[in-house]
Amino acid sequence: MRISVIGCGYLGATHAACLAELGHDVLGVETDPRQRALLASGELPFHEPGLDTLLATHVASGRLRFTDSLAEAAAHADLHFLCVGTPQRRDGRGADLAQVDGAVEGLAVHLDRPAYVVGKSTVPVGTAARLARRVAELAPAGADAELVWNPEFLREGHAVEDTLRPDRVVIGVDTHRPEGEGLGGKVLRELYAPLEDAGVPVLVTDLPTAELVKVSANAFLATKVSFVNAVAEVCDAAGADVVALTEALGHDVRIGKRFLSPGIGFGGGCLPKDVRAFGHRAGELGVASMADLLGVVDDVNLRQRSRTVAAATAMLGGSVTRARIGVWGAAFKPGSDDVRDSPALAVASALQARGASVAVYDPAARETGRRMAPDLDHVGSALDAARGADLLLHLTEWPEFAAADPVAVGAAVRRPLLLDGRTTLDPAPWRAAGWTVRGLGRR
Ligand SMILES: NC(=O)c1ccc[n+]([C@@H]2O[C@H](COP(=O)([O-])OP(=O)(O)OC[C@H]3O[C@@H](n4cnc5c(N)ncnc54)[C@H](O)[C@@H]3O)[C@@H](O)[C@H]2O)c1
Ligand SMILES: O=c1ccn([C@@H]2O[C@H](COP(=O)(O)OP(=O)(O)O[C@H]3O[C@H](CO)[C@@H](O)[C@H](O)[C@H]3O)[C@@H](O)[C@H]2O)c(=O)[nH]1
Repeated sequence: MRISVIGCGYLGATHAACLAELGHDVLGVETDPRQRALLASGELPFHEPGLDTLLATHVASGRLRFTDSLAEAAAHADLHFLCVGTPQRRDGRGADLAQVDGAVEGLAVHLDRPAYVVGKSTVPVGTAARLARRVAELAPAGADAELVWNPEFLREGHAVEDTLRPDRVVIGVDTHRPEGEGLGGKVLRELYAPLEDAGVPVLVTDLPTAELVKVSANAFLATKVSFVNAVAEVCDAAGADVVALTEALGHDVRIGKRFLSPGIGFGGGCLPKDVRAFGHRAGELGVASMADLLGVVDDVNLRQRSRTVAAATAMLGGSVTRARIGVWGAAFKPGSDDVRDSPALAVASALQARGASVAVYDPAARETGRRMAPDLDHVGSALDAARGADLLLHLTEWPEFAAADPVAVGAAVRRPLLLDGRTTLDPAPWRAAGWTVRGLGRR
């Protein structure tokens, strides 16, 4: 099929390259000139395992091209995926839909034959129905320009495998169309037929249900993380060990082991903003239960950052002023160079603001980290971060850190104090090498 993908950031670049991999002729639309130029030359502007090769291969084959023109997109294809950003509003109240509105309106005026606009961005419930009306109003093709919603569940660091082998595909269709459900659902089912044939469940819902599946999934994941972090705080108060506890908890198949890792909390370009936007929207709809629940989830999450700063301060005897602190990790999670709302950088910056001198090392996020937090010293290796440190913080659980030699690192630091903000390092070899090791909720 001829397809356009509008907005080629983390989600759109992945979706465009994976559609090209599935054999489609894809035109990516991206307004950021630097991002577009890199993509058009086959170079990935961010770190995502496996995506660099897919992009380079399909740009070279000509199956994947990029433009800044929505008119060109409308001429190229009848199927348009909307992958623009929905960041948190500056006033913190809900999602900023300016990119979505801009892209939909900019595209719709060029739709002069039957076409399908497929929303993938994460939006507050009710947005899709509003956009469906707007598309039909603005498009020269009128009601033949149809909007469907197909939320995306990929994780950064696993974006390619999550796109090519998702847990499920959700297709929200406009059940209020005069002639019934329209053709959009059918066209998408056809597109996803290879996945469905491979056993991926494809679920067709109405528009608001599709929007809500997405934000409910993220809200549930965030709640799980905040729950375990609240348990970790109880462990601290009661002298229990949260790592041993979660190991035992996770054996219950109803709970499961995944998304049960305690530590400095969730960050990134999705969970924090989506939890806030969903809570805000629930409040607008008068559903206090969800608004209140997600408010607590957010508060518990942010509390992990201040608890980490407090734990670091306590390990240094009550003050971090003039202490040298080495930080391992800047990305919001391993496998990514994304530092949007990164708990690691938030903790590092808070310690520096309290008078410490902080050196940060991240295997992939050195440049993005430097841009986001230019006041920190972004160094080139794990040992460089540790050199001369009074305290070492492990804040993003890259495999490189788990493989580090505690003896060699011990020889680099000034004092062998380790705070494991992800509770994933095995403390035994560190303690054997003379380190004092602490972790939130961990003995
Ligand atoms: N990042 C993820 O892992 C992920 C996963 C699932 C869902 N989502 C959702 O997908 C959406 C995009 O997320 P992202 O992380 O890729 O954001 P992003 O900010 O990295 O990418 C958005 C891109 O859209 C471009 N853009 C904005 N307006 C445009 C327009 N009119 N025409 C063309 N390009 C335009 C921007 O320049 C930017 O490059 C969000 O709603 C997000 O919540 C993201
Ligand atoms: O047990 C855990 C699991 C995760 N995290 C943290 O939670 C955050 C989010 O992790 P993850 O969900 O793996 O990353 P994302 O790439 O942001 O993916 C989430 O957000 C995407 C955008 O909406 C969705 O598509 C995905 O399904 C959803 O998992 C990161 O800071 C992790 O360190 C924990 O603290 N403990």
